[in-house]
Amino acid sequence: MNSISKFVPKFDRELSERLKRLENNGKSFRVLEFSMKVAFDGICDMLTSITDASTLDQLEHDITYVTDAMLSFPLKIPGARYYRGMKARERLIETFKAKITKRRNGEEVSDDFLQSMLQRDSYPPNEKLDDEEIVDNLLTLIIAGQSTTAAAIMWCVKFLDENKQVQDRLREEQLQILRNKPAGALLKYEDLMSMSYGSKVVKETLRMSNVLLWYPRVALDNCTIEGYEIKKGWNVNIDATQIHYDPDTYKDPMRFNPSRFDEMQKPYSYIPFGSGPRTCLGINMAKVTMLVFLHRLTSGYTWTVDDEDLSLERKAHIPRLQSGCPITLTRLDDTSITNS
Ligand code: HEM
Repeated sequence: MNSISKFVPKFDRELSERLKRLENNGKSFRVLEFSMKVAFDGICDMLTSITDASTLDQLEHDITYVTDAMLSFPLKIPGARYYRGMKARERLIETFKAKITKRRNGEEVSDDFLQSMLQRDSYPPNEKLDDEEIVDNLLTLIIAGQSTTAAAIMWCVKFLDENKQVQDRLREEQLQILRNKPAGALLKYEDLMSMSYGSKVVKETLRMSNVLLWYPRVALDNCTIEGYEIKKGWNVNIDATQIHYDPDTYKDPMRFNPSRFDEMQKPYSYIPFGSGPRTCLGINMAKVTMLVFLHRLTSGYTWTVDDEDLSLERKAHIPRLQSGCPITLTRLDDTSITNS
């Protein structure tokens, strides 16, 4: 069984329990905060099998310091954001190195991404990864994966709230999947294959939310594109927003319409994960996380958005609602679940 297949039921169980706790609590909660936590814990589990709640909290705390520092002035003075980020990075490195040592000493074994990097110990010297490289890979994946996936989930909830017909159609698809499984069964990877409308909801969310607004490239040679001369060495920013909102490609581009993906897109007209050799490494993980989330949310609950303010966070590198999209959950009644 590959790691994504193992991830699906584990993530589903964890998510179901957390949603149930929020439902029982009955209070409004910020989807962004919630999705940051579930995305973080999910990625850490997949990469390192860390599931201990207090370790995860500490790691997430430190990752937040590191990501904050990435947008700050590089002042190495105690109290400065940059300095705090550097200190947090040192603690993260220490925690991950301790884990690597345990694995190398055989005190701990797990079938995860970290273990697959350690298996390279038996490779020729130039293909092995040293501790620094392993830790760097872990930090890169966690940082690249958490806030992107979490923001996408938040936008999905918001778009579905604004588009009740889409929400109803999605719920019906997800309830059908629930009805075809024994009561209380967890999702399997194969179940995601039946989420054809869900996948289009995910695609449309990523088109409209533009989690990464643009990404940079360097021209390797002189070239001319549509009459524009680009010189070797120039920095070129690929503007995903312009591409995703181009009315020639996407009719009525401001409308949240997952069904537009019934048709094939022109090459390079859909690039939420980039394209080419530097394409996002977490595409599958991101899509799977979003689909499982949508399944549990729509097949178990309806919700109200408790703050309609559309202001975006300032100083964030990813577009996110300042409100964090607070919602209150209401459990679907059993008849909606069992009726086919
Ligand atoms: C909805 C969620 C996500 C979105 C929208 C997203 C988007 C992107 C984009 C646009 C790039 C740049 C691609 C390019 O330059 O062509 C990228 C790179 C990357 N992403 Fe993601 N990503 C998401 C989730 C994840 C997850 C879950 C992981 C890992 C767990 C991840 C790991 C990476 C890594 C490592 C890179 C750098 C790849 C490289 O430079 O070779 N991403 N992502």
